[in-house]
Order: sequence, then C-alpha cells, then structure tokens
Amino acid sequence: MTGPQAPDEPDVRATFGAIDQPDREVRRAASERQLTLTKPRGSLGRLEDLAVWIAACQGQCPPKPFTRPRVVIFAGDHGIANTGVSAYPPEVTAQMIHNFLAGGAAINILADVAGASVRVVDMSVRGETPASVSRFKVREASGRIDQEDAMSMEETLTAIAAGRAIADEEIDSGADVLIAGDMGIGNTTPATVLIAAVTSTEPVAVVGRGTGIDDNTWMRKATAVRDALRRAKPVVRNPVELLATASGPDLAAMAGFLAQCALRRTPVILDGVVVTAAALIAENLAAGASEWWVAGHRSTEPAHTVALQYLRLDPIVDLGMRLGEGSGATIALPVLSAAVATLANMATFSEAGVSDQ
Ligand SMILES: O=C(O)c1ccc[n+]([C@@H]2O[C@H](COP(=O)([O-])O)[C@@H](O)[C@H]2O)c1
Ligand SMILES: Cc1cc2nc[nH]c2cc1C
Repeated sequence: MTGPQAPDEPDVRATFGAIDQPDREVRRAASERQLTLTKPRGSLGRLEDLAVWIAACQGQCPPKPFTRPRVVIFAGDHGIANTGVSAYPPEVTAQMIHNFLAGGAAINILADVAGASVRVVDMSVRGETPASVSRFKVREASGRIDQEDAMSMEETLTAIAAGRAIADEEIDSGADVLIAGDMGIGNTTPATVLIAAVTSTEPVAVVGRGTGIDDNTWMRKATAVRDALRRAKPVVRNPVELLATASGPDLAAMAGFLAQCALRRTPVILDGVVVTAAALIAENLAAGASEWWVAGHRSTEPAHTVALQYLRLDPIVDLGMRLGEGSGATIALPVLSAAVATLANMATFSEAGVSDQ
C-alpha cells in the first residue's frame, strides 16, 4: 500500500507564467493623441479604441502598420463526426486541406485581400496530409466525445505544447498580428460542449446549425452535446482535463497558441465559435490572456455569442458568417489596419492649422 499521493505538479507544457497586460502608459498616450487629431472627439468610434489597443500591445505610440499578419489554420478530424452531426461527410476535412494549399478556399481569397499569409497545421487529420502542411499530428481524429474521451492527457499536453511552439515560430519569424482558424468536420460539436461547460449554459441554448444541418441532424447533435457535457461536468474546472475529455488535438493546440501569443505580447484576432471555444480554455490556462485578443466577428452559432459575452469581447463585424478557417477574423483585419493608420498618420489640429474648439 502506498500512502496518500501529492497532487501532480502541473505539466510545464500547460503552465503559463503571469500574463502582462498591454502597456498602460502607451494606452494613455494613445488615447491622448486621439484627442489631438483633426476630427471631432470620438468621431472614429470603435476605430479609436482598436487603434489605442494596438498601440498598447505594440508598446509604442504612434503604432506601426502590421508587416506580417498571419493566419494559422488548425485542422483536425473528430470522432463525433461519424455519428451524423454535420451536413458534410468527414472526408471534407482532408479534402479542404488540399484546397487551402491550392489557394481556392475562402480564406485564401480573404487573406490576399487583407495582406495576410496562411499556414495550415495538421493536428489530427485522418490519413497523411501533403508535405507543405505543418505536421504536428497527435492522433488520427479525436475520440467520440459523447461516449469516450477526446484524447489522453499525454496527447492533450502534446497538443497544447504544439500550439505554443507554433505561436513561438510565428512570432520569432516576425508575425505582428495573428489569426487562428479551424478546419474540421464536426468540430462545432466539441466547441459547443466546451462553451456550454465553461459558461454553465444548457445545450438547447447553444447548439447551432454548424455547416447547415437540418432539424433531425440538430436533434442528434443536441443529444451528443448533452451526453458529452455530462462526461465533461466533473472536470469543468480543470482546463487540461476538460480539453482531454471533450475537445480534440486541434482545439487544444489552438488554446496553447492563443495563450502563448498573449505571453509573447502579440495581438490576436479571434474567429468564430471553434476558435473562441479554445479561447475560453486559454483564458483559464493563462488568466488575463484575453487582453491580447479582439473578436474579429460574430458567427451565427449561438454558442459563439455566449462565449463572446463570457469573455466580454465585442465583435468588430457581424456579417452572418459561419465558415471558420479564420475567415471572420481576416475580414476584420483591414478594419484594424485602418484604425492603426488613422492614429499613426492623421494630422494634428496644430499641424494642419485647424481650430480644435
Ligand atoms: O467559425 C464558426 O463559427 C463556424 C460555424 C459553423 C461551421 N464552421 C466550420 O464548419 C465545420 C464544422 O461544422 P460542423 O457542422 O461540421 O460541426 C468546421 O470546418 C468549421 O470550420 C465554423
Ligand atoms: C466545403 C467546406 C469548407 C469549410 N471550411 C471550413 N469548414 C468547412 C466545411 C465545408 C463543408
């Protein structure tokens, strides 16, 4: 017989030091500069707040234009997709990876417009992905979360560490604003479970139409969410165990990525329901990380609105989108760039000889 065991030390792969806030002094200086620019006070509305936030993130006023915006798409298959919870078959995940690489997906077109580049990461796609994909495959598809864990604790920690390493690689290569995107048939089911679990919301209030499911499919999805939520309830306060129980390597990697971006003082534009579910967990892994994130858009998924409210994030655009891939965040990137440009480049009242009252 062994005596009582000391609790495990938290694994370093999921331990984040204190997260700094964006620079308060610079935030104040940027707010003051806004008042000197040739416009009625507050007339640029939300753009003024966004520009002040970016200045504080960069630690400099005036802020610099973004030089390397990056979209990182975390791809993974989900065991629950085999139970008929999506409008599309599971093989679409791997097929869409080829489409991303060929430049034919919505995110490729939107990223071009916004001046961003795209990286695709395979966390748990079934089968072998092409060599130009970043391969961090932890396993082939998550477990069927209504009946079994998504993955082991070891796999979860490996996926979180992969997300952190990817953030480090991107930031070390000069990325100055990051977007996480997702691709995975069935992934709105685990995302909804995570959001329902963390925010204590009933499944019926958060289960959405995903890729466009009909009423019968919605009933199956709601049942899957209910059953997975029941399995997740006992671990809801432990973010790593919650990921292992009810997410997948893709979501765990996104959580590590989002928290690491905050630790590395790099702003992130959040996308839709899947990325924001990972963000809820990332905030629990690294308290204060959400200060480094802005919500790019509001997806039509009801769980997304619940998660945004919980994180107190106000989406930049609301265009009825429900695509994923980082598309909603990428639409918001030019708005953020415009905000930065006004704060950096507008003339002041005294420079332009305009009366300020
Ligand atoms: O980002 C969103 O809010 C969003 C909403 C609905 C669907 N999606 C995308 O559609 C896929 C998941 O939908 P589903 O119905 O298969 O769970 C996955 O590839 C997501 O990127 C994404
Ligand atoms: C075609 C297709 C593209 C997607 N992109 C993100 N999720 C998707 C789901 C489908 C079905």
